[in-house]
Amino acid sequence: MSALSLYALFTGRKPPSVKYKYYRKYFIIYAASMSSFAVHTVFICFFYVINIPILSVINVFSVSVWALALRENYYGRHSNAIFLACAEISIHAVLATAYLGWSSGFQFYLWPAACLATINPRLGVRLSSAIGFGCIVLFILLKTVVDDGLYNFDFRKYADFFYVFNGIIAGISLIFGICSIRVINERQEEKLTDLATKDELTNLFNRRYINSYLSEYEPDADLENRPYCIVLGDLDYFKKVNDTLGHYAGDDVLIDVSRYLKQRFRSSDVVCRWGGEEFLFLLKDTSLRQAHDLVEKICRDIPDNIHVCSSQRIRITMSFGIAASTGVSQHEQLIKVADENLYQAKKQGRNCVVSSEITG
Ligand SMILES: Nc1nc2c(ncn2[C@@H]2O[C@H](COP(=O)(O)OP(=O)(O)OP(=O)(O)O)[C@@H](O)[C@H]2O)c(=O)[nH]1
Repeated sequence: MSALSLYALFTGRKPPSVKYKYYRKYFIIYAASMSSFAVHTVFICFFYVINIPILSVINVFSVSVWALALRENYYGRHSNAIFLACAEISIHAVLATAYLGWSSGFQFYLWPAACLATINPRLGVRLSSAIGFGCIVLFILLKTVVDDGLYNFDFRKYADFFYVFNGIIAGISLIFGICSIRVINERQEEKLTDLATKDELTNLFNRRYINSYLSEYEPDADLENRPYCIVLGDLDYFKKVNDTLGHYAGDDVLIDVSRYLKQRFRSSDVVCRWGGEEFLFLLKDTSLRQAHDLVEKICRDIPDNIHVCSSQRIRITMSFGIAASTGVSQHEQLIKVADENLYQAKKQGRNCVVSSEITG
């Protein structure tokens, strides 16, 4: 292990062997292992000083296991590290309680150990829950079999402190562990939702999202008699941008246009990439007149706000088609009308807005 790796191992900096997406997991295991490593090192000295050398030896074992867990975590083998942590916590809890008695409070660590065993993805659900239950059985056995402990003469005066200290630390570890799992799960869920509902290039909502959104929004809006408009916008002669400047420059234009369009609508409106160089907007609580005026202004402003980095003069413009609901229309029908209006706008020479209302 190089000096740099050792530095990373003892400072918690992300080692090259750990992927960015696992850094949070790495750091949580790192922090837990490092603090346990430190606590058990103190225990080695403490039990040596109060003349219980057997417990010093047990803590040497604990320190070694935590060092191993740190190493496994460092090399990205997080499940191995969790497995080692779980084994150390339960073995230490059993030995220390058996030796010092229930009043030492070391048995409380069996609860976080049970949780760790249950969440370890390396173990199957059956095995991990069996280990979890095993920890609970051990907890009960320790109370019934070795309540007083095999040796607690010199330790008795520290027992109260250790009972409270171990109870608090075991409780904190449990809550910290569960919170960490919750945060990791929530992040993963957010990521999955993003993957399913957002367009990768522009980060706007995708077609799947807007379709399901509209099927929920439409009946409510119709029921409450709230007007709304659907707008389809399409970049003009976009093929020329790709052909002249290349596909990557075309992508950059799509990103710039998306960003610009998003900031021009209200946060309550829904902006989505309908496909290719086409965008769909849902303008809530908006009449056809209001939508037309707003979109016409955006249409006028686009060429001055979207710039293509090139020596060749390429002007970016868009055409728009708008359809307004009147309370009885289906959104598929509205989209169809907006599309027909967009087609008309293209036919009229592009860089313009065409709108129409649907009735009954
Ligand atoms: N760079 C890039 N280009 C895309 C993407 N999606 C679609 N396109 C391009 O958009 C262009 C669309 O071309 P056309 O359908 O002929 O439309 P147009 O050139 O904009 O002409 P009009 O719509 O009639 O004004 C094609 O060249 C596609 O390759 C994308 O994600 N990135």
